[in-house]
Amino acid sequence: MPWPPTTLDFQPQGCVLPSQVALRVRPISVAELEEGATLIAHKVDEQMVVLMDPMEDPDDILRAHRSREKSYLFDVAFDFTATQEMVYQATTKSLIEGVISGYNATVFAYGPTGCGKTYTMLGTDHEPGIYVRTLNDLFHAIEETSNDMEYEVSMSYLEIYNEMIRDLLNPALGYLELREDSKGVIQVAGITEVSTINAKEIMQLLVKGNRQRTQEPTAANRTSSRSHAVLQVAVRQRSRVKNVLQEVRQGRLFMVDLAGSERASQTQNRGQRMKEGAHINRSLLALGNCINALSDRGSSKYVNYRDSKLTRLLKDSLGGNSRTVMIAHISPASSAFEESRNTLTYAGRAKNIKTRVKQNLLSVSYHIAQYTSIIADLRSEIQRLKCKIDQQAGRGQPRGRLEQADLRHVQAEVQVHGGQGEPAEMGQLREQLVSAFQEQMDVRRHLLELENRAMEVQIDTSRHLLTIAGWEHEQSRRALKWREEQRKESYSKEGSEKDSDPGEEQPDLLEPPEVASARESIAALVGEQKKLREQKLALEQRCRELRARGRRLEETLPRRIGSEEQREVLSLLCRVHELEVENTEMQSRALLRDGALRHRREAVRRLEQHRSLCDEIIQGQRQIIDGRAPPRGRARAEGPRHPIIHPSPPQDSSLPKITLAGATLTPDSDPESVKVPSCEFRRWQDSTLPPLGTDSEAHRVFKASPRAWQAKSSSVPTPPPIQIGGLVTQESPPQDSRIDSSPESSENLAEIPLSHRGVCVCVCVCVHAPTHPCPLLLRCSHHAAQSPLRSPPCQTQPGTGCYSSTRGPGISRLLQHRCNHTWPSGPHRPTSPLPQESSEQLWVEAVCPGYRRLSSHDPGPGCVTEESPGKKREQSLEAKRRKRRSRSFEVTGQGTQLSHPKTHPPGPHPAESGSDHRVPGCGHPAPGVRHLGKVSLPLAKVRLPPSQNTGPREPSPLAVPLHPAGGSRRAARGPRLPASTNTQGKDGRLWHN
Ligand SMILES: Nc1ncnc2c1ncn2[C@@H]1O[C@H](COP(=O)(O)OP(=O)(O)OP(=O)(O)O)[C@@H](O)[C@H]1O
Repeated sequence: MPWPPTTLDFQPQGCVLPSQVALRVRPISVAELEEGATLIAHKVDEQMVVLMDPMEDPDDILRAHRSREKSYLFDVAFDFTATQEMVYQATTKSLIEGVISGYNATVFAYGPTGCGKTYTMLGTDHEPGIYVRTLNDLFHAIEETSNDMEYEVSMSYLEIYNEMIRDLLNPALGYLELREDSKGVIQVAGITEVSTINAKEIMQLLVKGNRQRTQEPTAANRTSSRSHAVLQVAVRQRSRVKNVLQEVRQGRLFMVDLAGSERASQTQNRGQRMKEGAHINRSLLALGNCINALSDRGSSKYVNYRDSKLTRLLKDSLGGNSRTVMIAHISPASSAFEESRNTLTYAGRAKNIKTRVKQNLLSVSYHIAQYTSIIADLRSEIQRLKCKIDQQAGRGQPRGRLEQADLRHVQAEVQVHGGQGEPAEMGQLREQLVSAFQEQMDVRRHLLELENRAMEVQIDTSRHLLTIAGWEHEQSRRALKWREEQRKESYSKEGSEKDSDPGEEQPDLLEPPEVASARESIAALVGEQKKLREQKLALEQRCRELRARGRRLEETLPRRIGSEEQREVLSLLCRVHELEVENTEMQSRALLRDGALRHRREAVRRLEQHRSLCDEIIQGQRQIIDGRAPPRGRARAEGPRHPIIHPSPPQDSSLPKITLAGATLTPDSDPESVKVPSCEFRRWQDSTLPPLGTDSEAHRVFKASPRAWQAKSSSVPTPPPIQIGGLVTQESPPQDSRIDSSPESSENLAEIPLSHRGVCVCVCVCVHAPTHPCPLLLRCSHHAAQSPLRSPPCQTQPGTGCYSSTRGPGISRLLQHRCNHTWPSGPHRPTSPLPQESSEQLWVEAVCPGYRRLSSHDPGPGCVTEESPGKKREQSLEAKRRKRRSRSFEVTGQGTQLSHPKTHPPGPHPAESGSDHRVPGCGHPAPGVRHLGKVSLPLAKVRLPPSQNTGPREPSPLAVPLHPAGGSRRAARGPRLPASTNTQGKDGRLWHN
């Protein structure tokens, strides 16, 4: 390894360097020449010196081949021609950079008395020595880098005289002691340390201190130094850019002017001088021993530094953490041959000394609470730089150069900032964290867009469904109108045609282009929704993976980052990103809520449309009632035991309220059965629109129309699933229909297409004529095969009203009481509660209490198998008409044929003959079934056509659907209901109310 190394790479373990040993041979003095001394020391080249033995006798033949001339090799050798500058440049100058960077260094002058040690180290005013030159260059170097770094320089100057330490800058302090701190560094306790960076001041201090140094003239040197002088310069360096972690580099430079070894015989010292010489020689002997021990390669000799204060003070310089330069001095005179030889021998050994040099780094970490002070320091630094720039600008420097310099400075600051604040591990971890979070944010943003798009798709789908529903509504309305016209026509021709002609078929209506377009759009939207759903699933999975990755990275923080502050910074970074993610999620939820609200507003708008339609229907039905039904006073006069349809709707609703006329029940009422329906009625009364039910309720009875489905779906916060194609059905409000109590009416009601989904709430009011048979036979299309329903016999009093809804058995029982039904005794009497009953049965029971599931083996006691003979002909004609009409109507329900409730002609009721008051024949039609979602519409009382009236009695108020369902789109195109499907019409059964 070349010496001196110009640069020292940072190595935590330090690097092993050999000591540098230089030899300076001073000029021969006048005194030596006067003594007749000859030159025996010669510099051969830059490194080699030859020392000749002045005692060699050329006439001694025996010793002719034993020359005492000896050559010595050093790192660098100087002779009398060498200047102070040359010595300094070759030995000490290279140490300055290391000291500033935090390395220790020692330069000491060694040699016999009067050989020029003090001259080399201190020099003269005209030829300053190493002290001044080193300090000059040191301060110059500090100034050069002061823009980036800030320094603290302190200096102390002491002497070891007679094994005592004395402060040369403040001799009044007396003798000082050596101390070793906790890090093993030798310190002089209480020594004066002067902080200055002014070289001139330093020089003055040194001169002043040197005057305090013990110097006495001896025979060998008129200005002999009787002590070892030690100049210590400490340099602390730190970056001007403050950071959480601040590194401080501290280097120490020892410059030692040793006292010269001397021989008492030569110096002729006596007394104090001899005593001084003894101390000097003892300390130098200790130094020599240390050098011997340190230079003995491969041995593990104990190095005794404690023999003298000099070796203790130079402990690090000799064998520790210091770059060491020894400048050996000799006299060229033959008179000093022995001293020169010994010096060269020791100096040669010193070359073998190796020291392990390492940088002195002090890490100063700042707590986050100190950030404000750091920021203040940075601001002051910025201010300082600005002032400097202004000063330079004032000197007339070109602006471009200033900007370039400033830019470089800023870049340097950034590099320093980045290098000090973020070690490689932290930077890598931070990049990984930021990358994971960034990707997570991107995925979440994409998810948000997907959800928004899905919402738009659902809203568009609902809009198209509304278009289709509107068309089907119109279609149904026209179908009803057409049927009404057909019926009127058939009445007018009834007498003449008798056996009738085949029924005409309703002409098909052409679907408008906007409806076809809506269907196509819905199909496309369904496809898009499916695609969006798949993309969303993939993104959610990716998001989960990224979140797990972020968590794993966060968990590795304690292992990978040692500094608590850095961990804290990274944790804060994680927290910031988590908050960003939460913010994104909140935005996503807000958008979804907005979408749901928009969708709900759309549903409300549909409901409003629906309600206005209901109002129209109600008005139409009222017109019918006013024209055909018995006077309202009659119904009211029936007493408090029947539900009453208010003739005029309440102010807050266009729907007429149905109330229970009186709270008292008949003595045979089942209180338990009354309990629930009372609540139901109350709830119904309290709301402008009946409350929406659940899906289970919806499927309990019938599957509803699309409007009912829409009404229901609007009650849930999330948009409804897309329903397409034939799934959308539409009821038709019979605005202009005239449904009466004739069997045709009942057929019309039965022919109301029932969609397969949704909620069906039915309200029917059956106002029976006294002792008028009221067979209410209804079959649900969806359950026709397994649940034909019939009404068990019950006794109906005049004016009895039947009110039905989908509210379960309780309400049916209430209605049972309202109808004042008398249950037959025996096995057919229903038990309460009825947990095993199906929803259909419950519904029918609600429609007409006493209904129960029809069994072929159990026709029920109320079943009338024989019709009144007097009405047979009329019944036959009516059956034909029904058959004809049934072919013209269509059913809904995805191809499922609807079993129509069959009504029977009002023949002579057994009750009329008084044989069985519990078997009242009922000629009025079955209750209408309306699919209005949760909107329950009352059925108006309508007047029976004359042909259906039973004699002179009052026309029976019938249960008439105010909102008969129209055919669905599929129903409009679907199979027609054959007349043979009216199986119940063929069996001729009559169920007694
Ligand atoms: N290289 C040199 N060139 C010119 N003069 C020199 C040189 N070296 C020494 N001298 C002169 O030699 C004399 C003795 O030198 P100096 O005092 O430095 O010796 P020293 O080794 O310090 O002695 P001591 O050990 O007794 O203090 C001084 O007068 C000094 O000026």
